[in-house]
Amino acid sequence: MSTSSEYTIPNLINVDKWREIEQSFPPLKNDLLLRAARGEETERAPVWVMRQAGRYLPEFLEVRKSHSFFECCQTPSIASQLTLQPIDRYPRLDASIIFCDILVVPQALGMEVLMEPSKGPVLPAPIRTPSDLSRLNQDVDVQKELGYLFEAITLTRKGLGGRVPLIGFCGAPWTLMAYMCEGGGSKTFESSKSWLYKYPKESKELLRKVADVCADLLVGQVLAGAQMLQVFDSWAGELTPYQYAEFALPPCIYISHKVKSILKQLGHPGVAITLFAKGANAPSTFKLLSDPKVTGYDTLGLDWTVDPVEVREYVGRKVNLQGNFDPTVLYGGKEGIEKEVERLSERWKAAGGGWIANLGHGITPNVKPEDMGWFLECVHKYSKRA
Ligand SMILES: Cc1c2[nH]c(c1CCC(=O)O)Cc1[nH]c(c(CCC(=O)O)c1C)Cc1[nH]c(c(CCC(=O)O)c1C)Cc1[nH]c(c(CCC(=O)O)c1C)C2
Repeated sequence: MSTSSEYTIPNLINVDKWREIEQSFPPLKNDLLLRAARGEETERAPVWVMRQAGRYLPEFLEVRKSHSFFECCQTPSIASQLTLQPIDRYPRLDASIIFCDILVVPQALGMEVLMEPSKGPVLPAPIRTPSDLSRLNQDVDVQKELGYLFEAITLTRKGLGGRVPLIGFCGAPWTLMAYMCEGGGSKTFESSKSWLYKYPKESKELLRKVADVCADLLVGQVLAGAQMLQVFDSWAGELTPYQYAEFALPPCIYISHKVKSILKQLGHPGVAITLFAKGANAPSTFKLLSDPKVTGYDTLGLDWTVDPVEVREYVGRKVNLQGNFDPTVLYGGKEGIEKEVERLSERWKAAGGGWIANLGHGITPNVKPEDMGWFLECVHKYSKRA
């Protein structure tokens, strides 16, 4: 395992200033999330929802009418406004997540990324063979390329007024590599997966290169005020368990260790990190993810296809879990939502250990805002521990 001396501290304007920045923030009033992420069986589960700022909210769509997606990400006042929208609307949310996107990392590496209304992300010049790697920026200065995100975080901490903690995030290297090689979303992952078979060595080099930018980006987010972190490996489930262990997990472990080690070097107390490896549900994979000391991940996000009691058996008690309501439960109507929240909360309580309630994937655009509110209310009610 790497030691702190191997990591270069990124060039960030807040490296020496983080204590001052931190002291300027109002005190945190709701620390349920942070306690659950430390392994506490909290009085009820903290709840937040992936993509809680987004297309199901009319106030989000209103802002999007006059600003492009990346303009929203890159303008700190807008990113902060969008992050606060769900917090203002739903007092029952226990966390906020900064408004941005995982694809800002390929942008920082020099790739063009467009967000097309009906298609999602499009990267017009994907990396098809190792010779294309020379097109990527060699030394990425995250402060220069992504400083807007750090600014948005500091602004948002002030806007939150201590109501709930703020989560920072990045995409995992494999998921980012998939977008970079495919040029957008994919059903078959033809290009990115063929890299793993044809060019295993170059794939690992690319994954490490992406991981370095991700780690620097996460350090910058923490120094700017993020109180917890999440790494999104949305396409982990496309890999065989072997490929997950060989290609996807090592750069994720590199990220968490690099982040924790740099923060320690800077005298920062550190933050908990969650890994959401969607679909990486083989029992052997859960075993690999079971010890935070080894992986650097304190919490694992689960998708909705697994049962928390079973996962707890595979991972043991050292790691906290987050999840894992089926996102389509939000189309289930009031009664359907309540029944499912009651049922799954019982499974979670039976599983034991730290539980952060969430959906097993992002909230979808057609959800009615009032159904999201009802879902949160039900989690508050049924996740209470006796
Ligand atoms: C609101 C939003 C986001 N990204 C996209 C949108 C909708 C686009 C729009 O308004 O036009 C496009 C946007 N961005 C992406 C996609 C493709 C994947 C998809 O369709 O969900 C789209 C349409 C890529 C992306 N982006 C993200 C992931 C990982 C999580 C996941 O698996 O959904 C991925 C894969 C992360 C992400 N993306 C976003 C956040 C911050 C806000 C929050 O969570 O409340 C986060 C954490 C924000």
